[in-house]
Amino acid sequence: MQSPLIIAISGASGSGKSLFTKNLFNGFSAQGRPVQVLREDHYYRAQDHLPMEQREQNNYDHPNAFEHELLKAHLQALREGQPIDYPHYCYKTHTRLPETERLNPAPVIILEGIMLLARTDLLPLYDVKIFIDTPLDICLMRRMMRDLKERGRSIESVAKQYEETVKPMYHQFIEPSRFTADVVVTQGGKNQIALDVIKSHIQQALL
Ligand SMILES: Nc1ncnc2c1ncn2[C@@H]1O[C@H](COP(=O)(O)OP(=O)(O)O)[C@@H](O)[C@H]1O
Ligand SMILES: Nc1ccn([C@@H]2O[C@H](COP(=O)(O)O)[C@@H](O)[C@H]2O)c(=O)n1
Repeated sequence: MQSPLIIAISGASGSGKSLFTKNLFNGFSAQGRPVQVLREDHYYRAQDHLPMEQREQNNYDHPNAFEHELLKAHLQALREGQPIDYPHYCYKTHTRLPETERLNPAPVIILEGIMLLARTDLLPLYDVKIFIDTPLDICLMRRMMRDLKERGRSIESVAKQYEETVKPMYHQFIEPSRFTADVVVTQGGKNQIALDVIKSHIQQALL
């Protein structure tokens, strides 16, 4: 099997990475092309050994919060045509779920996550690097709505976490990583022209 094309999509929390990934994925699935999506969030470290109060205080916006060694090993395995046991993560309990999911290699792998372009040792593994560049006030508004609805948070906890870690870590790690991107996408997950350009690049690369 030919080595898969690996596309990394990064940007701030709430910038539209997941929606952009979903729209890119749907475009390929509609054509019957097998695409595998991996989310960096699934590689947050397991914290079963810590009490809940401690988990709630942790900094989830620092690169060390992720088990990037495992992500790297998984990317290498997929490149070599081997399946992986993909971890699953729960934002409500701040730890991994007990079960993993067997994922098979595919010709296109889309990776999405906040620190993907900030870890310089991962950069050589990507064929295409994309940064979703959305103003931080819009990211915060979207994150607030999503975290209240889907991640079991309160307005106070989202605001506190944003001020203490999300925003400062964005400026320290994520914002500078924008300059490693091949493509910078404005207007979030619904930028149809950016989606079309990237899709056509991938189609060319797969010929
Ligand atoms: N261009 C856009 N216009 C309107 N809503 C958007 C746009 N991009 C993303 N969203 C919405 O904003 C929220 C956060 O987007 P998401 O893709 O989950 O962000 P991320 O994965 O970067 O944290 C989601 O509810 C998503 O549907
Ligand atoms: N237990 C956790 C783990 C992560 N987070 C936050 O998730 C954000 C990254 O995910 P996105 O889908 O928003 O890109 C990150 O900013 C962490 O703060 C969390 O709150 N709790």
